[in-house]
Amino acid sequence: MPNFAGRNIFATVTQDMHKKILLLAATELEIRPLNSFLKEQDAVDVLIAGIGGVSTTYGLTRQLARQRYDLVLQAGIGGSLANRYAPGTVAVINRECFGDLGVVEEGRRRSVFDLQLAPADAPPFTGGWLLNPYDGLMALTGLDQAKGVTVNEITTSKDTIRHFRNDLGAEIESMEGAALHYVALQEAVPFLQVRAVSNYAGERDKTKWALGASVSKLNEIIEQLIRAFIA
Ligand SMILES: O=C(O)c1cccc(C(=O)CC[C@H]2O[C@@H](n3cnc4c(=O)[nH]cnc43)[C@H](O)[C@@H]2O)c1
Repeated sequence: MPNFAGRNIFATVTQDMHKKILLLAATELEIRPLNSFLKEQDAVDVLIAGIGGVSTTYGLTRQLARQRYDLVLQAGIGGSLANRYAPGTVAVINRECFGDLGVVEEGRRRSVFDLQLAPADAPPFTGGWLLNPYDGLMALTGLDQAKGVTVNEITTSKDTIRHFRNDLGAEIESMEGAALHYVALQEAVPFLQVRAVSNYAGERDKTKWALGASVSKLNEIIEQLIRAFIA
C-alpha cells in the first residue's frame, strides 16, 4: 500500500478529485477477484484487450481516442527470468522491450536496433527500451521495479531465456507489456504496468505455476493502488 506514516502518499501528488483510471488486462481471469469492487468504482473503466501485443495496442489506442485518463494501470501475470522474482511475487515494470522484433541468425538473436533497421533512440524508444518515465508513480507503488520483455510467443527455448536474462537483463516476460509502454508513451498518458509472477519462464508444467496465488496477490495490490490513486 502506498502509505507513509499513515498518510496516503498518492494523495500528496494527485490533487484532482476526479481522477479517471483505465484498468487494462489481457484476460478477465487476471482481474476476476476485483469484479465486485470494480462495479462500485465510477472512476475506473476496465478494458480486457485480449492476449498479445496486437490486440492490446488496438484496444488501448481506440480507448484512449475516446477518453482521456489520468492513469492507465495494466494488471497481468507473467513469467520470471530472475531468481529474485519467484512465482507469487509482484513487481512494477520500469522498462520494456520487444523480445522478438528482429532476427535469429546462426543461433544469435538480434533486435531491429542491433540490425540498424530502426534507430534505438527514436521516440518512444530510449536505447531500444520503452522506459516508464513516471518515476514518482512507480516509487509510490512501493513495489520492486523490474525490467520487462514482451514476446508474441511464450518463450520455451533455453537459449532465448539465457539471451533475455543475460544479454538484455530482462526479469519478467509477458505478451502485452511493451504494447502498453509504446502506446502510453506515444499518447503521453501516465501508466503503470504491474505484473505478478505466475511461473518461471519456460516452465510449461502448469502444476509448477502459481496461477491462483499470483492472481490473488495481483488483485490485492491493484485494489490498493486504485483506492490510493482515487482517494
Ligand atoms: O495453458 C494454460 O492452461 C494456461 C493457463 C493460464 C495461463 C496461460 C497463459 O499462457 C497465460 C498467458 C498470459 O499470461 C502472461 N504470461 C504468463 N506467463 C508468461 C510467460 O512465461 N511468458 C509470457 N507471458 C506470460 C501473458 O502476458 C499472457 O497474457 C495458459
